[in-house]
Amino acid sequence: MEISFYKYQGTGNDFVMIDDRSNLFPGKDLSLIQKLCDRKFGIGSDGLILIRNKEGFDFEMVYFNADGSQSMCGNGARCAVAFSRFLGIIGDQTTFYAIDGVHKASLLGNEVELGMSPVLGLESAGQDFFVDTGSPHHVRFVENVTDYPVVEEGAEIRYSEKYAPKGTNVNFVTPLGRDQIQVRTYERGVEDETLSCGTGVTACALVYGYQNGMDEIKIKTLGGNLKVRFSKKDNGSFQHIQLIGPAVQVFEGRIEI
Ligand SMILES: N[C@@H](CCC[C@H](N)C(=O)O)C(=O)O
Repeated sequence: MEISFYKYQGTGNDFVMIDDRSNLFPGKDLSLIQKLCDRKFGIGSDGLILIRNKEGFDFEMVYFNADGSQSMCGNGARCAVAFSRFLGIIGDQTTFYAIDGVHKASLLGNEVELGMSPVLGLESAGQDFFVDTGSPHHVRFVENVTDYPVVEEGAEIRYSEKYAPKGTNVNFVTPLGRDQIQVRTYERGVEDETLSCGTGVTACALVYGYQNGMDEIKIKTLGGNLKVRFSKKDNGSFQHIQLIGPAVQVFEGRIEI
C-alpha cells in the first residue's frame, strides 16, 4: 500500500508525520517504523508520529522514536499541533491526548506553545539530576557544552545500571547568562545526539530555574531556540509548564509500505 506523509521539524528535531485518522497504519510493525525513519533506506527522521482520532479530544498524538519505542516527545507534540492545524482538525487552540496524558496547546504563526504534564519534583542523581517530564531525563551541568563529548558520555549514562532496563535521555547544560542555558541531548530511542529535545530542555529549565529562583528560561539548542515557562509549588512540584518554539513543515511525499 502507498501512504502519504509529511516531514516536520521543531528546532531540528525531525519527524515523519502521518494522518492516520483512518487507523490504517500498522503501528505495531516496528521494523516498518525503523525503516521509514532510517536516513539511508527510508525517509529519515528522529521519530514518527501518527495523528489519530480520540474520543473527547481534538486528536491523539502517537509517537515512536526512530527505533520504534514509544515515549512522550515535546518537539514532536509541537509539530503534531502544527500538522493538525494544517490538516484542518484544529484552529489556533487545541486539547489533545498523548502517551503521558492530556495536553493543551496554542499556535501563533509557526510558534507553538505546548502545555506539558506537571512534574512532581526533581531528583538528585549524584552531582546531577533526574527529571521526568513525560520522558525520563538525566541532567548534568558542564563547563562548556559546545566541546562536550555528548554521544560518548550520554551513552554511558543512558546504559548505566542506575537506569536499566528502560534507560534515560541525557542532557548536558551550560548556563549562558542569567536566564539562558545551552543544552545538548543524547536521546534514548535515537541512540545519538539530536539537534534538540523538547522534554529534555524542559527538564533542564526546571532544574536551572529552581536553582536560580526563575520561572522563565531561554534555551539554545543546536537546532534553534526554545523557551520554557512554569510555576513552582511549595511542595516541590512544577505546574503550568509551557514549552514554546517553532514547528515547521519541510516537505511532503508518498512512500510504498
Ligand atoms: N525528542 C523528544 C523526546 C523523545 C522521547 C525520548 N527519546 C525517549 O524515548 O524518552 C522531545 O522533543 O521531547
